[in-house]
This record gives sequence, C-alpha cells and structure tokens, in this order.
Amino acid sequence: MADSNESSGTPEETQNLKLDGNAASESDISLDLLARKVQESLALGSRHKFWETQPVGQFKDIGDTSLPEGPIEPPSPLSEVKQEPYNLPNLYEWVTCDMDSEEMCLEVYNLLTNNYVEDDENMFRFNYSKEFLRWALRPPGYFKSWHIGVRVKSSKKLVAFITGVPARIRVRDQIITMAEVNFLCVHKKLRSKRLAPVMIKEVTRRVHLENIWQAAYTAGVVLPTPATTCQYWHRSLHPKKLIDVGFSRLGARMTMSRTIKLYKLPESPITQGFRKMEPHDVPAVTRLLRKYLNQFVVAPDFDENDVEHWLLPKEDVVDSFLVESPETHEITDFCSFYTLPSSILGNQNYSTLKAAYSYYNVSTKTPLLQLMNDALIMAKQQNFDVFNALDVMQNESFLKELKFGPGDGKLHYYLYNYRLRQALHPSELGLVLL
Ligand SMILES: CCCCCCCCCCCCCC(=O)SCCNC(=O)CCNC(=O)[C@H](O)C(C)(C)COP(=O)(O)OP(=O)(O)OC[C@H]1O[C@@H](n2cnc3c(N)ncnc32)[C@H](O)[C@@H]1OP(=O)(O)O
Repeated sequence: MADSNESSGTPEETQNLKLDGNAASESDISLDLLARKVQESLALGSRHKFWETQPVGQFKDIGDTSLPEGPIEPPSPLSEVKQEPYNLPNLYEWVTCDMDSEEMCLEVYNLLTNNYVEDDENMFRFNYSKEFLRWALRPPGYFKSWHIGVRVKSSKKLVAFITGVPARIRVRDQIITMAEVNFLCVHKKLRSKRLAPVMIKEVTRRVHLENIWQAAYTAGVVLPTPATTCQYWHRSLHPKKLIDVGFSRLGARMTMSRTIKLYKLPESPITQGFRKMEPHDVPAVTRLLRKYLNQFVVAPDFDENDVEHWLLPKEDVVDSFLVESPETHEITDFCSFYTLPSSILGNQNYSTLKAAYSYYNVSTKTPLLQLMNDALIMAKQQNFDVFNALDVMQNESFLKELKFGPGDGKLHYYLYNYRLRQALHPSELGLVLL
C-alpha cells in the first residue's frame, strides 16, 4: 500500500490509509498508466484466458475509437440459451441460495466473513452483515435464481458464491436493464482452480434466461477493460482507533491529541431543516435524485420503488438524510451512506472497524461541502470509525476540504457486453455499487 500523505491539500496527518475497496492488487494505476501497463503485459505474453473469450472491451482495442459504442454482441433468441447449468468439478454442486432463509443467509454470511475481500496486507476483511446482504440481494424485481452458491457434495459445505441483481442503468441516453454482479467469492482453500470463470459463466447464463444481456460490476483487480477507475478516500472519525489498528498512522510532527483535535466534529448537524428521510419523502427524493443523476454518463435510472428500497433508512444498513426548507417545506438536498464494517485481523484490542460509505448525495440549496459535513457529523454520532467515499460524481469537490485522505486502493468499474468509446473520468460516473 502506498503512503498517502504527499498529496497536496490533504492533511499530513492522514497517512498510510490501508483499507481499499475491493482488494486492489494494483496500487498505483491511473487511467493514463493503464494503457502502458496493458501493452507491457501483452508484450510479456500475460493473458486473460477467460476474459479474452468474453464480450468485454479487450486491452488490444484500447484507443481504437473506430469501434462503435454500445452492445458488443446482440442478444440471442432465448431458445438458444443453454438450459442446464455449467459443469462443476465432480465434488461440487450448484445451490440456489434462498436469502429469506435464516439458515442459508447465515451460511452465506459465514463464507463471506471468512473468505471475502481483504486489503493487500491482509489486515482487514469486509464483513457485510446478514441484514445488509438481504438488502443488497432483494431489490425490486430480484431473481432468487441469481443468488448462486457452490457446495461440496459430500459435506454440503458452502464454498463459493456469486450474485446478480437487476437494475436499470442509463448509459448516455440509453436505459438498459442490466445485472449488477457482486459478492463473487471462492473459499480460500479452493483458489486458483479456475472456479471463478465457471461461476461467472453460470451467473451469465441465468441472467440471459431473463432476457438481460448487459451487466455492471466492480473489482479491485484490473481486468479487460475498466469503464473507469476510481479512488477511495477516507475521513477519520475515530483517529485514535484507526491508528491503533494500523488503518492510518500518526503524521510526522503530529501528536495523538493534535490529531484527535484535527478530526473533531460538531455534536449535531448545522444545516437548518436537516433530518432523517422518512417514507413519505420517497416521491420528493426520487424527483431530486433523478434530476441530479441525469448529468452523469452512467447512472442508475431510479424510480420510486428503487428509492424506497435503496435509500429509505434501514438500521445498520443504510442512512439517509435530507434538507427540508423550514419555510417552503421543499426537499432541497439529500445525502446517504451505507454501513459496511470490516473485520480487523489479528488485533488484540479491536475486532471490527465500523465504516460508513458515501452513497448518493444531491445538493441544490445547501452547499455540498456543508451537506457532507453534516453527513460526517451523523456518522460520528452513530459511532462510525471512518467515512469512506469514492471520487465519483461531484465528490472531488469536498474530499480535501473535509479532511478526507486518499487511500491506496483503486476500484475499477466494468460493463459486460457494452463498449464505451473511451474510459470515463470518475466524475462522469453516477453509480455506486455495494
Ligand atoms: C449479461 C450478464 C453478465 C453477468 C456477468 C458479468 C461479469 C461479472 C464478473 C464478476 C464480477 C465480480 C464482482 C466482485 O464480486 S469483486 C469481489 C471479488 N471477490 C474477492 O476479491 C474475494 C476474495 N477473492 C476470491 O474469492 C477469489 O480470488 C475470486 C473468486 C475473486 C477469484 O477466484 P480465484 O482467485 O480462485 O481465481 P480462479 O482460478 O477461479 O479464476 C481466475 C480467473 O478469474 C478472474 N478473476 C479474478 N478475480 C476476479 C474478479 N474480482 N472479477 C472478475 N474476474 C476475476 C481472473 O482474472 C482469471 O481470469 P483470466 O484473467 O485468466 O481471464
């Protein structure tokens, strides 16, 4: 992991922040460097045996602006979609995971808790809660058949998992029903056996069976070919703990007490009319969000059902606040974050890092900086240790000023079976995947 204290304008106290989004193994890749890295790896003969067979932008085509934007392959007739699951190695079997079942949900939770994404130095591992998983996997119109597990036939132990959920995503002026693919996980003892490509093909088959031909996903690893590459930023809320567990470290010439003072926040939000979102706000928030998301090249096409599901506050899963004008009662601004703790691996004193992740934020009257400062205050009130944000949408405009420091993790966004003329700048992306 790279040191992060050199960046101009970031507080020098925010050093060496370790946690990255999806286990980035490529720590210092900017989009500009991507093409060079790719050329080098092609020259070395390193290939993506699986990804080269898939309808995704290929490295060799980077920079070829003659290729058309849009679907890479046309849809097939449904009768031509393979009806039976792909073959697994003989010892394993497919299982459709019923997330309504407490027992199944616990099995998935345990698999992910012990085997999902870690940072490069294996100090932290994502610890999505059961309630979070249920929320993430059961949005409006979800398909149970897209929640796919692999069990050992003899012991019935769950050893791998992959999921999709449906989403309408707009790319420029096209609204496309896609699958958002997430939670790909293979048990640590079964890694590097080419199980992941079979899982990806199986989720693809089941998505195709619903007559859906595009997907969106994120990963910390570089694959053919990122639609955009984002950076994580971290705002310390509980700096002493973050330093104690090795998430960040004390800056040069800084004492612990000066650091604590630096990150101190007011007890309660500053903005007049700032309050928690309630069910009756769904129509107004939908209108606000739809208008706001329109400006980005790629963004979800949320309707009221989506907003109700994704943005109504759910304890320990998602928090949403808005500003209601005290005079007109108009809803003018909105901010939200989701709760994703990480297990702290091998620390005597602490087992969990409580992290909030910036989700969707809209400012029309309250300056975004002030709105996000209020979001930080709410996260602090709820005892979060750190507030994370990607440099997507307009987030760059507040990160440095609100004392976020750049992490060393990159998060790459991908589209399956959809080519973009060229990679996007993170600020052109209006999509947050969990
Ligand atoms: C139309 C509908 C389409 C739907 C599908 C859309 C696509 C969805 C795509 C999935 C989106 C998932 C979004 C998330 O959940 S991102 C989170 C991924 N999960 C983790 O990082 C958890 C910890 N790691 C693991 O569990 C394993 O290491 C995984 C399962 C990641 C790989 O297992 P393993 O280490 O045992 O490897 P293998 O021998 O089986 O397979 C090696 C092949 O797999 C390619 N690989 C490695 N990592 C990833 C990755 N994160 N996305 C896509 N491909 C990946 C790799 O380049 C190689 O292919 P190629 O380089 O030779 O070609």
